[in-house]
Amino acid sequence: MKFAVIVFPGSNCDIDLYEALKTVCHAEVEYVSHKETSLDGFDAVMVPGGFSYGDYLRCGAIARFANIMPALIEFAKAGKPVFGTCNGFQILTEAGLLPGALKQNDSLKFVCKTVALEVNNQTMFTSEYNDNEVIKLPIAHADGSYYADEETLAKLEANNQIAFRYHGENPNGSLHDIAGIVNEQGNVLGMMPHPERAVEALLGNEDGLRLFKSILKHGHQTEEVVNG
Ligand SMILES: NC(=O)CC[C@H](N)C(=O)O
Repeated sequence: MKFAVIVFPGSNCDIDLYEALKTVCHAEVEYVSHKETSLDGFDAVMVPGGFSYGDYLRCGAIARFANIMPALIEFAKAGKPVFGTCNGFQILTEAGLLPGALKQNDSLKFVCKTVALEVNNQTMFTSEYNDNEVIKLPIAHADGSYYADEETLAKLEANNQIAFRYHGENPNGSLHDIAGIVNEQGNVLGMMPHPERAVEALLGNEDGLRLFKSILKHGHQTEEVVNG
C-alpha cells in the first residue's frame, strides 16, 4: 500500500505524517508537490496540517485551487482513502470533498493543547479503536469550529459520519462537538486533531497510531480482494 503526502507552500505537518507512516508503521510513502497533476500509483492520500498559502483569504481557500486538486478529487471520487488533518480538513471542506466549514474558534484564539475525543469505530480510518473509546490527541488551530446547516448535521448523524467528537470539553465551539467527519461513501476523513503527532511513546502519546493502522488494515484487505 503506497501513501502520498501532499505538500503545499506552508504545510508544516507533512514531515510528521510522512514519519508516522514510514518510521513508525514501516509503510511505503512519498511526498507529492502541490504542483503535480497526478496521483497515479498511490493507494491513499494524506493532506497535512499547517498554514497553506499563509491562511490568506480563509484557511484552505487557496490550496483548493492547487494543481494537484483535480487529481485528488478524482482519487476521492474513485473511493480511495483520503485523510486530511487540521489544515488538511479545511482544504477538504473548501474543495467540497467534505460537507460544512471550519470557522474561527469561539475564543478567537489559537488553541494548542491535548483534548479528549470519543471515537466512532465504524469507519475505515478508526476500525482499530474500540467503539466509543475515549482517546487523547493534540489540537493546534485557530479555525477549528465545525459548522454545517441543520440539514447537513442531521444527515451526518443519521449516516453515522461523525468519526470523532470532543469529549468533556469542546475547545472551539464546533457544532455537535464534531472533531472529525467522513464523507457519505466513508473514504474521506477530515479531522482537526493531529493523530500524526501521537504515534509513539517518545512523543508522550500513542493514541493516534491506530488511525494509521486502521488505514493500513483496510488497504491490505482491499489488496486481498483485488489479488485474490
Ligand atoms: N495545525 C494546523 O493545521 C492549523 C490550521 C490552520 N492554519 C488554523 O490555524 O486553523
